[in-house]
This record gives sequence, C-alpha cells and structure tokens, in this order.
Amino acid sequence: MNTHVAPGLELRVTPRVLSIAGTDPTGGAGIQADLKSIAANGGYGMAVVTALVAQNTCGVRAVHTPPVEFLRQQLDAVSEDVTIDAVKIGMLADVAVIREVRSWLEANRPPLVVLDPVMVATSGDRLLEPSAEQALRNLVPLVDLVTPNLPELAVLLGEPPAENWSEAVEQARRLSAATGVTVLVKGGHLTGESCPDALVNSHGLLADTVVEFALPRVETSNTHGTGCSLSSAMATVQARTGDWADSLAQVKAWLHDALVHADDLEVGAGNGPIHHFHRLFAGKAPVGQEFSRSLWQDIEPTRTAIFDLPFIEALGDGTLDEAEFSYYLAQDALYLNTYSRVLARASALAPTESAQLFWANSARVCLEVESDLHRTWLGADTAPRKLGPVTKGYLDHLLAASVQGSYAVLVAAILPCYWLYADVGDRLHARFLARGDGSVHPYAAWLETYADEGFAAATRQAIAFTDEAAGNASAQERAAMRTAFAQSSRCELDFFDAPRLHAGASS
Ligand SMILES: Nc1ncnc2c1ncn2[C@@H]1O[C@H](COP(=O)(O)OP(=O)(O)OP(=O)(O)O)[C@@H](O)[C@H]1O
Ligand SMILES: Cc1ncc(CO)c(N)n1
Repeated sequence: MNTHVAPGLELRVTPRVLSIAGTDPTGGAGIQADLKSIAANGGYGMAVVTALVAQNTCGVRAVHTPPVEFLRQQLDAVSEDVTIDAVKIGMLADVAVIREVRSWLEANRPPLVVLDPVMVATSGDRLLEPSAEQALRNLVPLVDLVTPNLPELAVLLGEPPAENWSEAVEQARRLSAATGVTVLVKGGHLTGESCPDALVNSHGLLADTVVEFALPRVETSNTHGTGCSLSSAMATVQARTGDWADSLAQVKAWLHDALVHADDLEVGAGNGPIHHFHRLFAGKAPVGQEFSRSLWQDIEPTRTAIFDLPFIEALGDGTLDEAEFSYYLAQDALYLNTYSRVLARASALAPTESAQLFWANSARVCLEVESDLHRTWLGADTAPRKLGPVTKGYLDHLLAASVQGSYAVLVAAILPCYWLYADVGDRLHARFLARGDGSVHPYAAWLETYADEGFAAATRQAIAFTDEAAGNASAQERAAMRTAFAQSSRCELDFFDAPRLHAGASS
C-alpha cells in the first residue's frame, strides 16, 4: 500500500532536520532559532555552524568564520552517521563557505533542501560578503525551496528591490523561472495591515501557480530571526506533509502566534526574538507525537491480549485452521467495504488538502489492494457472507464516529486499523523470518501485506494526521478521540478472536 503524497519523498512523523547556519548567542536568530523552530514544529534538530557571530538584538559586532576544512568535518560527522530528511541552509558568510556546502550537497543531497539566502540581519548588518553574492545565486538551482525577503530577492535577480507586493510576486516568478526552484517570497518588509507570503512555482505540476498566504501584521518590533525560523520550520513541516502549500499554511499560523507572544519574552533592548514555544508555554495539550504515543500506551493491555490470542499465535506460526482463516477473511472483506466508505468520510471532513488526499487515497487503496488478497484467497467462493456480530459491532462504532461530524474523533477511531495491523504484520513477519527454516508459510501473502514498508509509511502518516488533529482539538474533543481509539482497538481484538467463537456457526 503506497499512500505517499509526493513520490520519492519519504515522509516522517519526526523528521531529522539539519540546519547549516551561523550563530546568535542571544538565541533569537541563526542556528539557535533554527533548533527551536525545528523542535517547535515537531522535528529533530541538528546544527552545523558556518560562522560564529557576536551579535545581539541590537546588532552584529563581529563575525568569525572557522576554516572550511572544519566546516566539512562537521558536515561529514553528521551525514556519515545520521539519515538527514531535510536541510535548511542559512548564513554562509563567504565564497569559501558556499563552495564547501555546495560540494557537500553534491555528494550527500538530502531529499529536501531549503535555502534562506541570508545577506543582511534585521539590524541592517551584513552577514554575507558582497563578493559572495554570485556564488549564492549559483547555489539556488540546487535546492528545493528558496525563501528570500524583498532585498534578498532583488540581489538574487540583480534588480532593484520590489516596492510593492505585486512587484515582489513578479520578481519571485522570474527567479523561479530562471532557477527551476520554488520561491517563498516574504512580505515582512512591506508595510500595511496584512503580512503576505507566497509560494511561486514555474515548473513541474504546479507551473505558474502562486499560492498566497496573508495574515494580519503583528504590531511588534520583536521580529529578530523570523526569516531563520520560517525557513527551518518549512523544512521540518514539508518533510512531514510533503505539501508546500499545507506546510506554509501551518508554519504561517505558528509564526504569527510566535510574533503575537514575542513581547512576553522581554529579551534584549533592540529587535527581540519571537516566542518559538508559545504553544508549549500556553499549557496546551500534548501535540506532535506525544498525543498518539499516549493513545498507544493507553491500549497496552489490548495489544498484549491480541498477541496472546490463539488466532494470532496460529496465524504467525502458520498452523491456523483454514476454516478459521476463511471466516476471518470473509468478515474482513465485508468490513473493508464499509471501512473504505468511512475513510472517504474522513477525506470529506479533512481540514487540509494533504489530509483530504491521504484519506481519499487510503479509501481507494484499501478496496483495491486489500480486497485483492481476499479475492485471491477466497477464489471462486462467492457465496454470500453474513455479517458476523463482531464485524457489525466494529462497523457500527466506525459509522457512529463518521456521522457525528468531528474529523479528529473519526481519525482517532480509524487509527487502530492501521497501527495494530502494521504492528501485528511486522511482528509476525519478523517471527517467521527469524525461524529461518525456509518453510513456505501458508499465510505469507497476508503477513507481507501488513509487514510491507508502504503500509508502515501509510500508518506513520495516519498517526501524524491524528496528532495534527489533536493539536487543533479542544480538551473535550481530545478525550473523545481517546475513547474512540480505545474502542476501535478493542474491536480489533474481538475481530481477531471472532473466528474461534463464530467460524463454526456461520461461514
Ligand atoms: N510584523 C509581522 N507580523 C506578521 N508576520 C510577520 C511580521 N514580520 C515578518 N513576518 C513574517 O515573518 C516571515 C519572515 O519575513 P521577513 O520578510 O521579515 O523575512 P526576513 O527579513 O528574512 O526575516 P529576518 O527578520 O529574520 O531577517 C514571513 O513569513 C513574514 O510574513
Ligand atoms: C547567524 C544569523 N543568521 C541569520 C540572521 C538573520 O536574521 C542573523 N541575524 N544571524
């Protein structure tokens, strides 16, 4: 089962994101901001320092650029050990640094690279030698997304700065056309009530589209590091969602609130930092992975009970009675038909396009791929099957969740169907391989369907969408999600036990 949104991109719930940038000892910009931004957006942050900057909220005092050999040692130390899902590149200081990062990128291209073409700090101080501008221009075609502010956009094009938003978007179009790279043009430097950003594309499927997001401009002078924070957040969220527009919508909303709470921090006398962890400090419920992890912990007894079932034991070692397996599969075929409609309902309720696409695709794949297995196994046996009592109970629960209208509760009800099957498939398959006796497993096709990496990837996405929904849900809704998840898990347990109880009665 393959439900990836963007082909070739391995989406991860907790992406491993590397920032290659300069430092800010006051913690508001550069690498320090990147690490906070990556973590605040659910990633695992790593950092390679290009330059040490003696700066604070008022300005830059000095820059020390270590030898590029040492930069390369840092880059290699990370990439020879860790799989990097996304890279954000910030301050590059001079030509030698750009050359070294470029050479490393050419040898170790991670799937996702975001370039923030840092040239000048919020304070007006230069962070890139003017002689390095051409080298930076030449780096742009190597990346996936470039995030210039208006003066940087002008320098990259060798044109005067845009004076208004429509000129800026036109310039972004020209940069995208010249480089083949998606441009995130930022309106932070304009004035006016609204603060627009736009994703501009000139190539591929999205050719000539401009996706614009504007949020109200926040009345604050504490905007130090917004550009750094935006670009590293984009790298992180994109590695999880695979959709630039969805990523920008999420990141923009987060950044807006980080600006709203910036004044609370009272850091420095100049342009202070934004509040990266405003959501955590606001005492909001667990977001990101924490919520789904706690769901999984809640159902520990149910998971243990599943692995203790005679049905699962026998399915794993291949000794399962064929009549019981046939009963199970026939009930599962009935189940999957309605389940597919429940997935389609999740798609209809989904708050973002990437979620909508994921659930719609899941509805299709579940009918196609899984019912293939059933057709093959059940063969010409087309005798009408009666809905067993456990199957009916499970479907009633899912249908109830799908009609009561909460997307969050519905996805929580759906999730055990992914997660428990991925877990059972993985463990039983590993157990079979560990036996290593070369025997043919009678239920190998079943094990392979659920131990498959594609199914695991889909499960990770379903988990991420559930966490995302939890992050936007009220405390009451999250409690209902917990109940729905636990209830579906018990249904899964009963479903695996049903053949033992009912196979003889009606198959
Ligand atoms: N006052 C504000 N209110 C709301 N959003 C803002 C404000 N200032 C900047 N932004 C947003 O912050 C992000 C960074 O934009 P900006 O154009 O300031 O980039 P930058 O100049 O690279 O940032 P930096 O200040 O780190 O140098 C954009 O998403 C922009 O829309
Ligand atoms: C190190 C560093 N990178 C980027 C910026 C831009 O804000 C900054 N001030 N410092």
